[in-house]
Amino acid sequence: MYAFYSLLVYIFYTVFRKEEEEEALEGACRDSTDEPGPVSMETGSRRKDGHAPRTGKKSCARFSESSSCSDSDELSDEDEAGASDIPACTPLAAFLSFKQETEKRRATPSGVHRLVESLYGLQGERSKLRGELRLLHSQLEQKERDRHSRIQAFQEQIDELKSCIEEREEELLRLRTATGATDSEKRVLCLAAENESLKQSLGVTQGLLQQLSAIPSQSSTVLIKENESLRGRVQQLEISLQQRAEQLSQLERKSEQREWRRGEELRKREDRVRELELELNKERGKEPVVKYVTQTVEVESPATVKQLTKARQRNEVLSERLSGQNERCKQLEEQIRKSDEYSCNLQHKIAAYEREICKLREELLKEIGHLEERKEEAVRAAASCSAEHFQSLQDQFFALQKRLTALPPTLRSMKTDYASLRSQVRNFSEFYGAAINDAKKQISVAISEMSEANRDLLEKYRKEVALRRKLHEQLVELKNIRVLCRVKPVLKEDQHEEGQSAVVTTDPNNESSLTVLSKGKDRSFELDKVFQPHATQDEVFQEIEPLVTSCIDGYHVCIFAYGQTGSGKTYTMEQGSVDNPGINQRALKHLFSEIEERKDMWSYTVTVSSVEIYNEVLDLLSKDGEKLDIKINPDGTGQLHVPGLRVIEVRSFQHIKKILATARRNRITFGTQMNQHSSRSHALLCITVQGTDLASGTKTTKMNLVDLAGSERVWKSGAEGERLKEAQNINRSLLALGDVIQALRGRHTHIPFRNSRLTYLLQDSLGKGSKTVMVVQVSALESNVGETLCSLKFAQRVCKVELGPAARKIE
Ligand SMILES: Nc1ncnc2c1ncn2[C@@H]1O[C@H](COP(=O)(O)OP(=O)(O)OP(=O)(O)O)[C@@H](O)[C@H]1O
Repeated sequence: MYAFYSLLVYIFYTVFRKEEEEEALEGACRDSTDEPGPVSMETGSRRKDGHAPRTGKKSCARFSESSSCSDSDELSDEDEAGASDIPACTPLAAFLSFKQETEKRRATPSGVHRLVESLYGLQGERSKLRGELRLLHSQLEQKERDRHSRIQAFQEQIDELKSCIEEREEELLRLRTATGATDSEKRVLCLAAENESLKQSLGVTQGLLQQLSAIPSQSSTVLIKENESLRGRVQQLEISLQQRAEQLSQLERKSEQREWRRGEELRKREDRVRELELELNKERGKEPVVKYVTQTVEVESPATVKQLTKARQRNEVLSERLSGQNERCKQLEEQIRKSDEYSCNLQHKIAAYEREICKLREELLKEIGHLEERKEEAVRAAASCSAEHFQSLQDQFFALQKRLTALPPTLRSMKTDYASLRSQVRNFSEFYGAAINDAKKQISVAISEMSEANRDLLEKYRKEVALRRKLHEQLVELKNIRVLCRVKPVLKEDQHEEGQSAVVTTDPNNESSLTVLSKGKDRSFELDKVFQPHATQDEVFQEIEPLVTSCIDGYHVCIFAYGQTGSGKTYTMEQGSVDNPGINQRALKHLFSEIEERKDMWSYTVTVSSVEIYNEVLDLLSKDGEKLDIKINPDGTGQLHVPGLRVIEVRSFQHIKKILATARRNRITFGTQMNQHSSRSHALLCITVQGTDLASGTKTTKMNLVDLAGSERVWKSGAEGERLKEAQNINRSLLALGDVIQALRGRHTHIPFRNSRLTYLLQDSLGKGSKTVMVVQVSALESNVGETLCSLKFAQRVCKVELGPAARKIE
């Protein structure tokens, strides 16, 4: 019977157990893929809903659930090993003890009934255990969730910490890259820069103070104001310095607080990590409850051995997962350790920065102290300087005050002076008017006196001029030959030759003398008139003009130019330029103007002939240069005449210009070494003026204007052949002229006029009763000094000739 009941129980248990195994296997498969907690719970609930009355099933489910619960607990290898050593703790031992208890009961008289009761008791216990297991399972799930959430939170905290550290690092990096320093360093640098600017402004202030001390003569008020402003500036600088120091201390406090907070956070995090570790350890220490459950389940049935193996397998899977979790925990711990190290490094860095900041702060404080000292020194120096300056200004001010006190009497006297001056100024216009009137009167008196005196002087001058003219005329009448000397200026074309320095000097204060430097000696010559080298044609003609007038008045006149070749004879007699003509043109112009003036009383006839004496006598006005001869006029007057000579009556000055141009064209000229256009002949312009007056009758006068040929020496002119013959003829005629002059000078009874055609033709002009002017042309050049001396000697001889008083030729 007992065996029968046991068999029934076994069958009953096996049938129900199969279902439990299937469900457990399904749960294990689900556990291997899904989360164990929720699946077990789901399985449990299904069982609850669908199979609650079947207690056998419930005990199996309890066992499986206890096994599944053990996967969340930390069941280790230690449990497996302990199962063989400690039989009480293994399912096999439980099964054996259960068997022993069954055999004991088998010996008792209650039999199957007790067994059934115990079975029901066991079922109750199982359900109880199952409830406990479910509870534990839910607790374990909850703890697992908590652990997960804590790990997540911890992970988040670590992430936060990391991100915070990264942020700090980034900020640090940014600050370093931006300014090369941390915030504090940046502030320190800013402060250093501000200190620099303060130093500079202090230096500027010192400079200003020095300038101030270097300027002693400014007004005291301005300096006081400047002093005040400087003091104010120094105070401002001090205040700003204090502000900077306060800012620095605030920053330091802030950085300290920040550091403290950071330390606090770190400490908290460490505490938190420690707490979490403790909790984890605690959770590990809760294994015995599960072991107990396992033992309890083992008692139920030997059939659970298989389940136990399966459960072990599952345990292995779970332990692997646990080891994975452990690995993960270790990794997390490693991460925590690293983050600890990192935070430790950061702390070190922060400490280093702190030390640096402290150092910089000390340096800054030192610098500020130095600046303070310097500032105080500067302020003291400025103050002492300004005090000295102020003292000196005060002294000046007192001195000025003294002077001001001394000023009023002077001011009073000045006021009185000013008042008197003012009254004088008021009366000044009256004084001024009266004075002007007086001055006007005096001036008018003086002017009238002056004009009176001027009139007298003018009268005297006129008388003097008249007397001079009279005397001159008397002299000319007595002497009747005047010698004028014209010095040719040194021209540009003469300057490029050697020996072209001027040796002839004239005296501007003495118009009748000139000096020639010859062989180192000065030789002076006295003549009637000496023209300066720069004398104009007009000036020369002014000396000739009276003679031309004399011609109209009834005197024979002869004007001839003498001198070496190229000395300016033709220039003086004939040509200058178109606007600057020579004596010939000017004389005729003057003649016609005089005739015009006298036309009311006199009627004049002017005839002109031109003769060239070139070996023979030639008519310059005939076309082919007719050869002529000089003869005595057969009218019995004894005057000379040239038969066949063309005589042209001229009515106007324009007419005579054409005649002169024709004569000039026909004159023979050749180039010599001395003159490019040397006149190789004596040219005579013979003007006959016949005036008729009813009262005094008719008067016929002659005016010979002679341009002699050059008096150069033959060797010097380089003449050969025909030119030599010319030169010889020229020299012969000039020699004859000299002889005539010599005879006249010596008052010889015989004057050799007929020795040459020249002297023969000039006989009328050079003879007694004529008026003659000789213009001696000389060169100033050193190369011509010999010729110049010869010409001047001749001129001086002529100067001593007296032709006797001139006589009018009135018929
Ligand atoms: N006073 C003067 N001012 C300027 N030039 C002068 C003067 N006198 C003479 N000459 C110049 O000197 C040169 C020679 O002068 P000019 O022909 O009159 O000499 P000359 O004595 O007549 O010579 P010759 O006997 O050979 O005919 C001319 O070119 C003339 O223009």
